[in-house]
Amino acid sequence: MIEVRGLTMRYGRTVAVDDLTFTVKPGLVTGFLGPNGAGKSTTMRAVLGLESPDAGETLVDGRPYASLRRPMLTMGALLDAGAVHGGRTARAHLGCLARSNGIGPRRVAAVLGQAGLTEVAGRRVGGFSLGMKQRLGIAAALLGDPAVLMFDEPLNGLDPEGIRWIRDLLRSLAAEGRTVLLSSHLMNELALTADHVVVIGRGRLIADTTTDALAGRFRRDVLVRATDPDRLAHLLRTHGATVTTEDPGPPGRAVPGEQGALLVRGVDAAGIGDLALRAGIALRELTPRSASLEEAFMELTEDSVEYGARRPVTEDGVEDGARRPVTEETR
Ligand SMILES: Nc1ncnc2c1ncn2[C@@H]1O[C@H](COP(=O)(O)OP(=O)(O)OP(=O)(O)O)[C@@H](O)[C@H]1O
Repeated sequence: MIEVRGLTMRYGRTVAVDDLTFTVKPGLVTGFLGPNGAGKSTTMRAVLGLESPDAGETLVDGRPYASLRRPMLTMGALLDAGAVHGGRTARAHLGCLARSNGIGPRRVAAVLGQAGLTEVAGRRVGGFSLGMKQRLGIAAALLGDPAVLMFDEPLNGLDPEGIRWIRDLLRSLAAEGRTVLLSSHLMNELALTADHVVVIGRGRLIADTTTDALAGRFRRDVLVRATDPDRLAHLLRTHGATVTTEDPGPPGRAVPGEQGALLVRGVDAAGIGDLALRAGIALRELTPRSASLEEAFMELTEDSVEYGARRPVTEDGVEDGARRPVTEETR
């Protein structure tokens, strides 16, 4: 488990992390999301004890990381895959890390295999591609067989095969009951991997909820095809719905006999079905439509993009129109 409690981190006048609280639970892959400059890396560095908080604390399995005697056995982390000694071979790099934490050479061979690096283990790291360096960084994180894993942007710059490999690995690590946190600034990258998401913007918590709930919260409308769309539209409007008609597309492409679909807001799919049944109107399609996760993320963070349009910050430091974070309780 990783706990971040009331964490505040400042660099001069910049508040990089602002009273941030969340818990990363075991058995799940948790995505840590936010636009560029949101404070993700700063939070992760604080968890690793690389920076001291101005306020609050971070705990790994109930203890500050810096107080762990053999930290790699409790938590493995990858912050910057490029930060390795290019002159060393992959095996020597991992061997060095292992010795410093009292881990034997057999484990080095095991993680090289797990990361698909056995064949290149004797090559110098300086000649590795970004994907190979990411694999090496992940192998290093796995060395101590830790129950907690944390990766900063592990999918960055990887090809589709590399992304699939990391996804499968993270999911299997979570399925073994480990705590897995990975950051990204791209929602779509996480949509297929993360069970849970913690979203931050300008150092503040915006959402802490399941990936499915986040998408559900941004459900847009219900698409309805019916035998008598005009009558159904009228009926729905009298029950408070907003109904528009889907653009049927260019005339030549229209399906013969097919009527334009209705896009309904304000009455859910079950309500539409009940109303249609009572009116004797047959439904051909009834599809609740969500925003894509990327759209949901953009909408959530639109006020907090560091280099985008900013809302004014009031004297007491509270953003005008600040939103309440989305949590499982506030859904
Ligand atoms: N060492 C530093 N000195 C000064 N400011 C910093 C430092 N590190 C981070 N910041 C600032 O703190 C804020 C948060 O940065 P951070 O790197 O944690 O964001 P991030 O969410 O990881 O962004 P990205 O997705 O771009 O990596 C930014 O405004 C950044 O400019």
